[in-house]
Amino acid sequence: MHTDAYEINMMQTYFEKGIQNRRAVFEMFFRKMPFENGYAIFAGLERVINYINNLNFTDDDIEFLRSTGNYSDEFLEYLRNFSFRGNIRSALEGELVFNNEPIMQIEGTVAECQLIETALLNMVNYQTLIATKASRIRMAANYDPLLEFGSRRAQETSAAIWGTRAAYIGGFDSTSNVLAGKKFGIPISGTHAHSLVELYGDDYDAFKAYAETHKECVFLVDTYDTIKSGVPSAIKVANEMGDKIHFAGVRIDSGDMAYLSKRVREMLDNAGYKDAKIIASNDLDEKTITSLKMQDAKIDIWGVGTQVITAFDQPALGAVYKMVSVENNDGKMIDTIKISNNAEKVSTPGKKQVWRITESADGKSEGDYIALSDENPQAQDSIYMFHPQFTYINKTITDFEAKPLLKDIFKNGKLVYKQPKLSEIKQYSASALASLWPEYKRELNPQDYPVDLSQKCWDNKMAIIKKVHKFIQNLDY
Ligand SMILES: Nc1ncnc2c1ncn2[C@@H]1O[C@H](COP(=O)(O)OP(=O)(O)OP(=O)(O)O)[C@@H](O)[C@H]1O
Ligand SMILES: O=P(O)(O)OC[C@H]1O[C@H](OP(=O)(O)OP(=O)(O)O)[C@H](O)[C@@H]1O
Ligand SMILES: O=C(O)c1cccnc1
Repeated sequence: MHTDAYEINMMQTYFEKGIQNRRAVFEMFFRKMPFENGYAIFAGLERVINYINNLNFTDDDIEFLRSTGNYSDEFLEYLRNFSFRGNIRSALEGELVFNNEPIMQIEGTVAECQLIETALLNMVNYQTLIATKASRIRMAANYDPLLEFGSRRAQETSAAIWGTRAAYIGGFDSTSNVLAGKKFGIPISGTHAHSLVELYGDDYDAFKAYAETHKECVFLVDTYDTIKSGVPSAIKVANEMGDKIHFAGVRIDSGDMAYLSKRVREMLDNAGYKDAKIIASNDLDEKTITSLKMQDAKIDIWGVGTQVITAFDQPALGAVYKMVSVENNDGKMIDTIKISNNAEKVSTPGKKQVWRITESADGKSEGDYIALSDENPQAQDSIYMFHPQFTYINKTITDFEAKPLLKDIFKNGKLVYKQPKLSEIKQYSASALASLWPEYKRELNPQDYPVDLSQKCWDNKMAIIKKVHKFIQNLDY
């Protein structure tokens, strides 16, 4: 039921016209890189798997649909017996993906492909966006620990839970969300809020109470005055408690964090707490972190909430789901296209595979090569790669490896893919990024990563565009 009504409306048309079981192939892709980043990190597959495994209509659902008055009894009976029996191929979570390439492919009856569009886009669009934002923040933070603090600012519960998982894949080290920790095994971490200090009315009393009730202590030092009251109180409590606590550090949540962190570092060092860390939080993102690093701020650990969990500077990834092939009246698969006056919006027909081409010598990425599914670049001695619009930009690669991006997830409705552990997904993502040239990874104005079509795929697209133009010219309305 987590679908748009128009999907069910179309299913009813297919059902009543007796074509609901025609085979179809749909592919998901996005047209623009999020945040103008040079790459995106794919996420959302786990939730898609859960969704497909549990996809059915309950008696309640059927009654609700009946109550709308829009659907026939026969069609509702068909829905009552519905389950997904198709194939899904997908990029794996943590994988690098780029604009204008299929990141998921659904093959099945036209009715089942249609039904799942909304949910799949919903899950992949959000989680891929957050994983990518997290990766940008990870780049800025370099190797410093990154704590995810976003739950209170997320767009409701699911976004907090699945967003933190995506942020973890993209490079965060822990979450403040306890449920996400329990559900996914993400390490949880937490300090304390200003309310603790406000309750006691005094930094020293609050820190002392916290220290008497916790072994691991990070004190939030900016409630009244970081330099005059917060840090001296933290040091006093640490001195008094000695080995009874581990004085892990302090958190600063307001003010000029370059200036404050330098002063606080001096104070901690002079008091003999060279290992105590400085944690910063307060609306941080990749830009403020980069700026603070340029100012030589003495910040060891970054707490980031709002900006990562809401993907603040870009609220949506525009992935779309397009039909690329469908069975005709004679049982033959026919490639389909969506043409638009806007050149960027013309889809690429045919069932395809994306091949990640790397140079054998150094394992670095050369680009992605989209080929029709009956092509096998692995069996070729060389690959001719050309820009799909500016075809004079081209290169021939001979010493290469070609790895398929879309992997089998469901076959005939059965899950055939075993999800790795979340920690392995995260690790995989980091190693995938290591094989990407730095030109594609810089925060500002990265190079466009090549996403090219095979000659056969390109010729197929051009032939179908011509055919559609001819069809339109011959219309006599
Ligand atoms: N030295 C700095 N260079 C760049 N950005 C900074 C620096 N210090 C703080 N910031 C960032 O500037 C923004 C505003 O900081 P400021 O402390 O004025 O926030 P605020 O929200 O007004 O404070 P409060 O949280 O007390 O209401 C925050 O995003 C913060 O992370
Ligand atoms: O700024 P973000 O990146 O979103 O990180 C989360 C914020 O949430 C908390 O502030 P909040 O004002 O909600 O509570 P607190 O200051 O009382 O802890 C925390 O102190 C951070 O500033
Ligand atoms: O643990 C923290 O310091 C924390 C958690 C959530 C939001 N802000 C801060």
